[in-house]
Amino acid sequence: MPSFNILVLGGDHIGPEVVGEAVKVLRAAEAHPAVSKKNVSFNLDHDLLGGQSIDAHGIPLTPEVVEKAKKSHAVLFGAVGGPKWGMTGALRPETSVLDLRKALNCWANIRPAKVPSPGVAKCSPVKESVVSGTDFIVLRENCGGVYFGEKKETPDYAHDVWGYHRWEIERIARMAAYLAKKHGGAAGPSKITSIDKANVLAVCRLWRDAVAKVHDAEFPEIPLTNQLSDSLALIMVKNPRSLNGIVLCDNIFGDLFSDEAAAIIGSLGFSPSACLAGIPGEEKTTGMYEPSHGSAPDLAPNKANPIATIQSAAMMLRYSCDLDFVADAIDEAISIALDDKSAGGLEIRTGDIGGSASTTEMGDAVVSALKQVLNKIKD
Ligand SMILES: NC(=O)c1ccc[n+]([C@@H]2O[C@H](COP(=O)([O-])OP(=O)(O)OC[C@H]3O[C@@H](n4cnc5c(N)ncnc54)[C@H](O)[C@@H]3O)[C@@H](O)[C@H]2O)c1
Ligand SMILES: CC(C)[C@H](C(=O)O)[C@@H](O)C(=O)O
Ligand SMILES: [Mg+2]
Repeated sequence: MPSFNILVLGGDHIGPEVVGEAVKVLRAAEAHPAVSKKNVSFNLDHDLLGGQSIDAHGIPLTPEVVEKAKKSHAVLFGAVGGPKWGMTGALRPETSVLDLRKALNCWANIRPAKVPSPGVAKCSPVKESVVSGTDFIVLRENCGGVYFGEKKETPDYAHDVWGYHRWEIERIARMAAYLAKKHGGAAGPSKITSIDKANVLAVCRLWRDAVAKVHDAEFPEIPLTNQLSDSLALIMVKNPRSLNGIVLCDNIFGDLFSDEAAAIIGSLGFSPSACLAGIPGEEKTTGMYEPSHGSAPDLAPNKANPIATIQSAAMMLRYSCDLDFVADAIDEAISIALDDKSAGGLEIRTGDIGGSASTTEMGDAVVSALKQVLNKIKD
C-alpha cells in the first residue's frame, strides 16, 4: 500500500493559506475512487518554520523539524518572513529555508515557467502573442554559490564569497540533461541555455567550462548554448519562447530569473518548485516542494493565489511519490479551474491575475475540476 509521509510546513503570512489549499487538493485526490482503489494514502504531519518557529521556539528551524523532514518522503512548504521579524537581524525567518534545503541536500531546484491555462495568457504583463507557448524550466543550483560561501559582516564592510566546486556544477548540469530529455519527450531533448557572467566573474568562467566539459563527454546530443546573465534578462521579456527548454542557473541567478519568469507567465502565483537531492528515479531522498514566491505580507487574508503551491504538490506526487497520473490530473484541473468559461473552464481567478476570487475559492475550484478529471479515469 503506497503510503507517503509528508511534513507540511506552512510558514508565515500567506504560507499556511496556500499550503492549506494544496492539502485540500491532496485530500480530494486521496478520497477519489480512481486514487483510493490503488490504496494511496498521505500521512500529513504539520509543524512550524520561520517566524512562527521563532515565536514558539526562539529559532526559525528546530532540530526536531530537520529530523522529521529527513524521515519524510517529502516536505510541502509555503513561505516564511514578514515585517514582524525583519530580515536583517540575527534571527531571520529566511535562514530556515536555506538551512532546510542544505540539511536535506536538495541541491537542484526545478522552477517551471509555463502559463498554466490558455485562458490566463492574457493576464501576463507581456503581450499575449509574446508569452503564449512559453515553456521553459529555470533549473537553479540550490546548495552552493554566493548563498553558502564564506561570509563576513561588520558595520562598515561585508562580503559573501561566490564560489563553486567543479563537482557542484557538473551534477546540476547532469540534472539539466535529465530535464531536457523529459521536457523534449518524443521529439528529442530540449535545449539547455546555461547562464553566467563569464565575461567578468571567475566563478562563472569555471561554471561555463564545467558545463561544457560534462556536456561534451556525457550528453553531446543535447543542444547547449551559453547566455550572459544581463542579456538573458532582456531575452526573457522580449522573446521568452526562445528559451523553451532548460535555463540552467547558479543559485543567485536562479533566484532572480525564476521571479522574472514568473512575472512573464502572469504571476508569482503560477511559479511552483521542487528541490531535489538527486535525479528522480535514481535517488530516493526527501524532496522539498514550495512555491517560488514569498510570504506576501502585503496581502490581506484569503487573497493569495494558491496555484503555485498546488502545482508544487503535484510536482511532489511526480518526483517523490511516483504518482504521475495524479500529478497530471491536478495540472489538468488547474487548467480547467483557471480557463475561460467560453472554453469550458470555471474562470476562477485571484486578484494577482485580475480576478476577485479568494484563496479558498481558487482551491475549491481546483478540487471541483479535479473530481471531473479523475472521474474520466477508467481501469
Ligand atoms: N521561500 C520563501 O519563504 C520566500 C521566498 C521569497 C521571499 N520570502 C520572504 O517573503 C517576504 C516578502 O518578500 P517579497 O515581498 O519580496 O516577495 P513575495 O514573493 O512575498 O511578494 C512579491 C509580490 O508578489 C505578490 N505575491 C507573492 N505571492 C503571491 C501569491 N501567491 N498570490 C498573489 N500575489 C502574490 C506579493 O503580494 C508581492 O506584491 C520577505 O520576508 C521575504 O524574505 C520568502
Ligand atoms: C527566502 C529566500 C531565502 C529564498 C531564496 O533566496 O532562495 C526565496 O527567495 C526563494 O526564491 O525561494
Ligand atoms: Mg526568490
